[in-house]
Amino acid sequence: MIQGNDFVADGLRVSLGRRVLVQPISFALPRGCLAAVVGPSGAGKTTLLRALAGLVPSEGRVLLGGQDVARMPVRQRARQLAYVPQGEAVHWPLPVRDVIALGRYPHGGADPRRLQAGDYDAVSRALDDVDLAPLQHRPVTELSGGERRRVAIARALATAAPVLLADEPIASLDPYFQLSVMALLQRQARAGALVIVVTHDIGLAARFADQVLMLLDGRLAAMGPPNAVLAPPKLAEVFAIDAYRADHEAQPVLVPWAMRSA
Ligand SMILES: Nc1ncnc2c1ncn2[C@@H]1O[C@H](COP(=O)(O)OP(=O)(O)OP(=O)(O)O)[C@@H](O)[C@H]1O
Repeated sequence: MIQGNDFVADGLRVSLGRRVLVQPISFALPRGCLAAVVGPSGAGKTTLLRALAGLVPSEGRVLLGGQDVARMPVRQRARQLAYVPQGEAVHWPLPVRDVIALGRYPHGGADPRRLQAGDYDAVSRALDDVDLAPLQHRPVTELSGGERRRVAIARALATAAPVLLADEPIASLDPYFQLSVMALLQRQARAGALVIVVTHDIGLAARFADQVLMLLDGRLAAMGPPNAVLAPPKLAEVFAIDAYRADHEAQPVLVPWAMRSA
């Protein structure tokens, strides 16, 4: 049943010329949920996430709390939907803290050096959340790829939006920070946000996600709890792999194990 605070994709479709990148997709996700979008390369995950964020022209509707996101004023939309792009590069040597402060822009905090107390606190919290406080005055161009990834995540967190859309947020992170960021995103969800994460890591998706959306060739091949979606027949059909499945500390363990021959 669709609730008033749900995030709803209603017949969302993306095409470029005559090429359909995302077939009409419909789903509803509640706030308080961590959802993982998985699927092979080219399945349409980034395109779907960008369409949900209103960053690519699409047909159909995206509703948040019953409101059509496309009809929201831009600032309101930016306060409601925070977005972490894939492989984002910042080319200017801005201090880490100033880049994260850009997340407050939709709230009116235009100048990172003259933030209101609430904006300043949100930036400090986001810095702590991703363990970057010690690097806050370093130019972002002098950080490693994984550190920059955490800056991008912190910038989105600083917005404190009810919906957080993150495209491969853990892709360039070491194992410690992969776990740390997934746990952080799970905490954001438990605190009432809806978090939608695109990831190639089906193991961490199985462990942390409440819902999994599995894409194949631009369509929603499956959606549901990880145990149901990341099951052997679906993994074989969609990823052409066999996986090792077990439990550890009452949590699922899922490891891609062998390619299946065609
Ligand atoms: N600007 C574009 N012009 C033409 N085709 C595009 C464009 N952007 C994406 N595509 C195509 O759309 C399809 C979906 O791309 P998308 O980036 O959404 O896939 P993905 O599932 O996120 O892949 P990956 O896991 O490799 O990041 C791919 O076949 C891609 O080649």
